[in-house]
Amino acid sequence: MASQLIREWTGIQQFPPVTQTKLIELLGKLKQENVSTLTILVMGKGGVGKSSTVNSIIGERAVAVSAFQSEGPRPVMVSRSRAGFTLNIIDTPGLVEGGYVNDQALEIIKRFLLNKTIDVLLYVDRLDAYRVDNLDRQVVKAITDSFGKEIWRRGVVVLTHAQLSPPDGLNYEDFFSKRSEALMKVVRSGARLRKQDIQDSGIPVVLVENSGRCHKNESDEKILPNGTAWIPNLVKTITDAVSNGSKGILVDKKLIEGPNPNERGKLLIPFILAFQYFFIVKRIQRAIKSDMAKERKAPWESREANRYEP
Ligand SMILES: Nc1nc2c(ncn2[C@@H]2O[C@H](COP(=O)(O)OP(=O)(O)OP(=O)(O)O)[C@@H](O)[C@H]2O)c(=O)[nH]1
Repeated sequence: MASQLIREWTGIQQFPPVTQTKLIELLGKLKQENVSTLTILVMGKGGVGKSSTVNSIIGERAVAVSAFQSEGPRPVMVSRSRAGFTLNIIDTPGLVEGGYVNDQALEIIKRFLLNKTIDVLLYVDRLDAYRVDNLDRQVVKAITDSFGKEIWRRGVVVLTHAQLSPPDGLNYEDFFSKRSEALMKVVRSGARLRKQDIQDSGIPVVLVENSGRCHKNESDEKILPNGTAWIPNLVKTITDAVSNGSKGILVDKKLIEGPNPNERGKLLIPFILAFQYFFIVKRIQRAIKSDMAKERKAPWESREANRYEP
């Protein structure tokens, strides 16, 4: 694999000063926790705004954005450094091809990630989509099968196209909570997450508006309809995920070539069955036999037996 070029993060200067200060503060906090590299993996279906979100975070057009689904199924890592801190963002091709999960794209992504540690997964979808279906579930399942369900402890759901007017006069907050609830249901079922698998607060869902027409506040920061400056909000959610006590996911050879990380336990099943047979079933059988041998026959049993004796 070609070595990655780490450039100075000059794009940060494109942000208004208020945003810059917030970002430097957030990354400074990570440095205090001895985190000096952050590797963010961006995944999702095609055309949902993955590349645009990468560019928005970096503050420059680092990866190509297209209104049509991109052809090249190759991931791209954008690396930027600033004051001893390195930010790596890995943009990946859409995971759906012709209505199915593109296993080949997933394989390429996994190999690209070899020996890298995923600190945070951004699972991107659009806010302005009105339903979730089995394909969404399959995409989540494919990610989980590739990296293990632990990846969702470092997961953030990102909803792009946040500057929308909800249909049918629906209130924006209601629309957002309905959409995120529906998506979270799919994530929980696709990733087979139990309550204890994720933090008490669940997987965070954040809104993003990549469009150049995004509204701004008086400090020139891009804001959501509720007034939140979304870039610092997204970066804060990412840094919180890093500090939540869970571990990043090291993509090693075992993870790539080994069995599905969620099904590793299944390898133990034959051993467990053998253990049960030799140490439990056999013992019980022996105990029953010796009980039967020791057992004195009741008098009526002997009489019955005698009666039928030839
Ligand atoms: N209005 C609006 N348009 C967006 C937003 N994010 C992305 N787009 C547009 O959506 C289209 C697809 O965006 P991309 O960033 O290329 O999406 P992608 O998920 O990387 O697409 P693939 O690389 O094909 O998987 C482009 O025309 C973007 O300009 C957003 O938040 N708001």
